[in-house]
Amino acid sequence: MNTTTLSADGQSALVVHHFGAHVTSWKNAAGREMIYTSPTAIYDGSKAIRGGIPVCFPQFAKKGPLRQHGFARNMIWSLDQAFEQKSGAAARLVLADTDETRNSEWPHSFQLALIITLASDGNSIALDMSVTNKNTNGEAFSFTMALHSYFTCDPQITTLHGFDGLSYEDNTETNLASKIKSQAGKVGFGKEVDRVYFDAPDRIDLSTANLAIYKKNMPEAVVWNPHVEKAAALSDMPDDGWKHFLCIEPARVATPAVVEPNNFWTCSLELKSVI
Ligand SMILES: O=P(O)(O)OC[C@H]1O[C@H](O)[C@H](O)[C@@H](O)[C@@H]1O
Repeated sequence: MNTTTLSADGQSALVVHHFGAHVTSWKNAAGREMIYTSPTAIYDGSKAIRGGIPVCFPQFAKKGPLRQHGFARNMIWSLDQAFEQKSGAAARLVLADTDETRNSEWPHSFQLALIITLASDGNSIALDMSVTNKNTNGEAFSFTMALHSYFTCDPQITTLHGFDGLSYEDNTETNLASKIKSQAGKVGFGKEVDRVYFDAPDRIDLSTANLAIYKKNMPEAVVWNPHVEKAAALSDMPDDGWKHFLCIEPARVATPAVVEPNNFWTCSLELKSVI
């Protein structure tokens, strides 16, 4: 699989696979791996890479007729540019509609662009995404999405603050009528957690990963850890893989984004390594 590697100060480096425009590694200046990618991830294009930062588009999860998390993470993007700028080293990857997507349940003409930047000090990265409607038939389109980030940390000692009072959809709840809940206090990970938090804060601190997460134009934060049973059921993750990451996924889920022809929509995710 083609990859692009960006490097900056110290031991920092970022690796992005063109398949999915999928970031699979970011080492900060001290050489610490900030992103979790499964050691048994599959890289032959037959499925999305397990871990890293999958781009879920144009559908989050099963919230629509497409395959889980849409098609963008299963397609080969083109490297449009790799460049150095004042703020750091960057790569711009793009994806356009193909016969396959035009024949899907989301038949639109589009261009996705993802600019991935590794800051010159190596201690932060940014993902700036834009979605352009290229339809020539005058049709607007709508989509849901997520930047499904897996962060290296131990969920067993992690709690998330700043979520108290938020309402969320609990996807581990089998009783549909009780899916929407309200967060009381901090979020802990003593069991499987699979939640869509609505109107989540635009800065989320993940202290056990020494990380600050900043999101823009993605109102939701999906928080996921499969815990023992679900991890064992994932063929591309070791049984104890769940002990090594937490997904905090900035997302636009509750209200799909709507883009008129020749217009575009943007969002961004910035990750800062903090001591
Ligand atoms: O296995 P995947 O298709 O990559 O999905 C992994 C996970 O993604 C999100 O976090 C969803 O909320 C989970 O329900 C899902 O299990």
